[in-house]
Amino acid sequence: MSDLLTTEEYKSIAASLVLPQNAFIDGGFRPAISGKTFTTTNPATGEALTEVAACNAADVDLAVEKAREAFEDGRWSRLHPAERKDVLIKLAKLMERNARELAVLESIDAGKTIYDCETVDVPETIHVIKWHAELIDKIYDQVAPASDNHIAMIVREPVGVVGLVLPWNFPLLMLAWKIGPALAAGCSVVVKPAAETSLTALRVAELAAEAGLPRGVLNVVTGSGADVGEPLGRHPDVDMVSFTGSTVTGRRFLHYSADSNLKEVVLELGGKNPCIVLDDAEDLDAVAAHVVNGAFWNMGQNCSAGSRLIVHRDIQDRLMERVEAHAREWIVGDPLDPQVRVGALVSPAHFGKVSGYLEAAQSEKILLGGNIVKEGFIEPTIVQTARDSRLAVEEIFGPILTVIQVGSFEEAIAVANDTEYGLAASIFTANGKRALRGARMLRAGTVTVNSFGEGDITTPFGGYKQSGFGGRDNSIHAHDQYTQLKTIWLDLTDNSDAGVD
Ligand SMILES: NC(=O)C1=CN([C@@H]2O[C@H](COP(=O)(O)OP(=O)(O)OC[C@H]3O[C@@H](n4cnc5c(N)ncnc54)[C@H](O)[C@@H]3O)[C@@H](O)[C@H]2O)C=CC1
Ligand code: BAL
Repeated sequence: MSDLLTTEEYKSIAASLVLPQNAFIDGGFRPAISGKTFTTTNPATGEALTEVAACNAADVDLAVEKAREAFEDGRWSRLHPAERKDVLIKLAKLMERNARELAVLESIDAGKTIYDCETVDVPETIHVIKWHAELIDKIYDQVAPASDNHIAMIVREPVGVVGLVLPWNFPLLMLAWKIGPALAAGCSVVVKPAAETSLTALRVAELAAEAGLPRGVLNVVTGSGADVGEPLGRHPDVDMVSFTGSTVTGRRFLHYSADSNLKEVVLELGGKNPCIVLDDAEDLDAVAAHVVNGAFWNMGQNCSAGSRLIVHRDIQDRLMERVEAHAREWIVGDPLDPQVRVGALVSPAHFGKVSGYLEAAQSEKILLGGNIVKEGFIEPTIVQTARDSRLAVEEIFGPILTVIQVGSFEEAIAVANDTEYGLAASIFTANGKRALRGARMLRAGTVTVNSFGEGDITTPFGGYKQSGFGGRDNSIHAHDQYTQLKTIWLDLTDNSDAGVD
């Protein structure tokens, strides 16, 4: 990605974009069968961006039918993996060529800062597609131990037609986390973007067709959760659903599966992730930078946000001084201003939800912020609370960090694990044994030591407890979601009456 532009230059790109409107089914754009549309708006300005196809079960049926045709005739599923790789690499290159356009589209559709879109979301999305493409012709099947008279092969096959239901907080990146391994494995997919943020998925589908992805393999059906997500979850001809979003909606997909065809379900859900700072933590300035990034990156709209700071009382004052100083540097404002680190919350509804928590914070000890900047924008806020306050227990998904004071390592771990979630956790300490012991004791899918992060494409991402179910995104393990194991036994004996082992 080249250097960042000025706000005016980004605005001029935004004004020149041709915005996608229709669903993408069987290799081309088409309106919803009902002809209905919904308005998608720029969360930063409240202005309408465009009308988008308001699809329903009829469109889902069509997309699934076309995905099934593509899967069964093998136009993608039975290609040599190296051929699938070539197409996906071409898609990544087309995305690189259109990276700036994608970054601006993502920013105006989601309220995300252009700084993040240019430096993280778009480059990381491209990297993820490339990584899975490069991987797919390097995965070997297995041969099991067997007698000389037998060969027992364990082969991976694509799972079939897959529904991918996406959230609005990282529209491009979550698309890549799911289509990267699914398409590489040979599946056909029906993507359901969040209604708030449909535009970049549609643009990527168009680029995929340009890259040579056969028609029917990647379909994008736009619309609401009730009209599109539920029919997809209940569809009898969908083999598997991979979902990222709230725990409440994730739970519904298990019901949909149980009520329909027992499709496999993989869920990446919410988090209330602890960030523990022990009394021996070193370089408090660096710790503070991690804490602030963990809490306020993407306006806190991140399932792995470090939203609960659990700090030892002996270090709290020294740490908080630095945390507050770093947080003050996070400028709130126009997402298309490259200096801005805190953009708009994704929608008026979500702004309303987070504002409710801000109101609740007024009766707690506010250490920083606590104010609405203007409709859609909330300043980074830090609140000291009891461990069982609503602010410390519920997933806020906004720029509000709760601070809980503890007096020992053991108490810190107990508070950290005292949640229904288990997605991510961080621990800061100079004591290597305590770091490792803590990492093992924390019930979370990802633990970072002396840093905040969620790993990268090489490591699995997913949750313990009510943060996840059924599999992991990222890394080679993501392919487990989109493939199934088949056992093939070959009997090599001359006399055909010999049985298998
Ligand atoms: N884990 C994560 O990454 C995310 C967590 N959230 C959490 O969820 C809260 C609510 O946000 P929402 O946008 O309502 O999340 P959500 O979980 O309802 O939405 C995620 C996806 O599910 C779809 N969906 C919604 N209702 C559905 C239904 N009944 N059946 C099938 N699909 C359905 C949505 O259209 C969207 O594509 C947020 O405040 C946040 O706490 C939201 C987005 C991402
Ligand atoms: N942090 C990436 C996954 C998510 O927030 O949905």
